[in-house]
Amino acid sequence: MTIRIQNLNKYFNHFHVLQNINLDIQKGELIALLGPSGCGKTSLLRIIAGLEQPSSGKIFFNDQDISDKTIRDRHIGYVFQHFALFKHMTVLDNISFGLRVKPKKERLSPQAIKEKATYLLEMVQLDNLANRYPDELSGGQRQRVALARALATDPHVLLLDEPFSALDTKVRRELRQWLSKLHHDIQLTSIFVTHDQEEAMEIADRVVIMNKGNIEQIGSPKEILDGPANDFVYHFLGESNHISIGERNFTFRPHEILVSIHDPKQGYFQATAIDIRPLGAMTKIILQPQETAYTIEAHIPNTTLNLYKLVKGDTVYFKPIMDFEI
Ligand SMILES: Nc1ncnc2c1ncn2[C@@H]1O[C@H](COP(=O)(O)OP(=O)(O)OP(=O)(O)O)[C@@H](O)[C@H]1O
Repeated sequence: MTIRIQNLNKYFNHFHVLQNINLDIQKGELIALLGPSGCGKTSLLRIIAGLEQPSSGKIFFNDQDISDKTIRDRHIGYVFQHFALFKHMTVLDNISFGLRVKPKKERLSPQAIKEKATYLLEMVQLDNLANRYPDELSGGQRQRVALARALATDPHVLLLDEPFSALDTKVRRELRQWLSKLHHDIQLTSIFVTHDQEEAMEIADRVVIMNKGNIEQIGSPKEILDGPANDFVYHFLGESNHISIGERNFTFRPHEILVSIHDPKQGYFQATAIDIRPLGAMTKIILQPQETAYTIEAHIPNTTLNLYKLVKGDTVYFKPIMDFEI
């Protein structure tokens, strides 16, 4: 299913929440809508689902204008942050629910429903938990059941609104990898809302960066990271240092820096290491350059520097290796 969003606007009273949104999504693509809180991601997703009406503009599924269709006629699978499973039903019954409540003429036989639900359970790797109740599952397992339930009715489009944001970091990371693989296998056109750039970059084929109801940039994770379209995108995508030394202005990410404890070479500036913190495979060093009032943050791979020798107050020499001019 391809999706086209054309000149879409949404007002809540006088508040212009979505401002002339245009977006083309290819068949089988996984798109992440990424942006700060309140930028309109969920509103856009709800309009695509048919849960909310746009103030103007059109939505096409496979070139067919579905703007006036109900959520039911759009064949959407929807997973929310807190997806409510039915507490009194087993995992298997939760997954098969959408199949069991179909109108009689569309409904599969009880045996076929059970087989399909079992197949979906295997797909989300929970076949050993078929007879558990939602209260007996971890948060991550519950979201996988929610996804299987959303897929049960063969949706044409899968919409996921921050599905992993209530889970802890480790589980989120596992589920991201799992979702990526699942998406690769089933190739269902999917839209994933998140405010977490790492999540978006890790799972999406293309990322749509939103800000205050506008699309700032659309591109693959690499295109966006290598070529942020503007100041907003650059700063949204992560921490950055800004310093002026003499006539020169530098803007660079914490990892875009070389740090040396030895004598300066050409292009290096002198600084004092005022804080040193381990960050796993990297070490974070806060530097106070000699020539500026502002500190800078450097993330240095542990393998590239004789860091064990470095202590607070030491003199070091640094050189930005990428400077980004806006
Ligand atoms: N039903 C509503 N009535 C009035 N204003 C609304 C309504 N729904 C959303 N808004 C406003 O529209 C803006 C966009 O909200 P939306 O939920 O789409 O943002 P978001 O990017 O998904 O944010 P978050 O990441 O915090 O969920 C916000 O300022 C919000 O307060």
